[in-house]
Amino acid sequence: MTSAPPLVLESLGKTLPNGRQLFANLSLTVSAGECVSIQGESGIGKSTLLNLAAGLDTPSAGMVEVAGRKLADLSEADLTALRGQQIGFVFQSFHVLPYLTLAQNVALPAILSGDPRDAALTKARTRLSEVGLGDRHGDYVAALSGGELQRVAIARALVHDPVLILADEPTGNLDPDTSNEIMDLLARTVRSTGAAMVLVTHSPIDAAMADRQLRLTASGMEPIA
Ligand SMILES: Nc1ncnc2c1ncn2[C@@H]1O[C@H](COP(=O)(O)OP(=O)(O)OP(=O)(O)O)[C@@H](O)[C@H]1O
Repeated sequence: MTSAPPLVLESLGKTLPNGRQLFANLSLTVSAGECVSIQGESGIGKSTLLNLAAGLDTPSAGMVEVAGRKLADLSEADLTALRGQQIGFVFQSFHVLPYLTLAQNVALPAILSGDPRDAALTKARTRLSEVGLGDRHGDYVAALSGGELQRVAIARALVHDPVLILADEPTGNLDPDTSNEIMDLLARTVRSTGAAMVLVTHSPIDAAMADRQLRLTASGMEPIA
């Protein structure tokens, strides 16, 4: 365990190859156990911000620190290891692997971050129980609904006990009732682990579940009252 905040963005800037500046001088600290939602119009740079936080894209200025490690100081291998161990991803288009069982799908990040296979599968079954799919761990994904797939995505994002969850439109493809159920589950499950979460969403209802609501605009990040 580290006492450093799970995520620190300091004076972050991103200018696209065509010269368009997505944001500049953007600073944000997300504390352990805190959920921060980010709204903002389409194309403003929300997904880019998550990619920068994960070290999947590089900033034009400023600094990203995850769990006390400055991403710019890390080699590609260290960055991959840090991402694998400390970050969990929940995306709208979650690609579960059809030839693996639910437990095997969920166990993957734990196996990739170094857990022995049996220990990873045990953790995966525990996480699947937490999201209400405990009795389905041996199933394949073919028969799952969109909501069930997102439950698998949540279990998989948390299986390796990351300190930071990055969620990009996690309810984007779901009907309103299922969206509420999945958001509630995501918020509860993440809180129970003590991880921090950055949630990018177009839904004000989803955003309201966060401890802190922010909006990304062309002039920066502003709190939503
Ligand atoms: N590496 C890149 N090279 C060129 N353009 C990029 C790159 N990364 C992002 N962009 C552009 O930056 C803009 C912001 O994209 P981004 O996906 O971050 O927006 P967003 O706020 O998440 O939008 P949406 O809500 O529609 O998902 C887009 O115009 C996108 O095409």
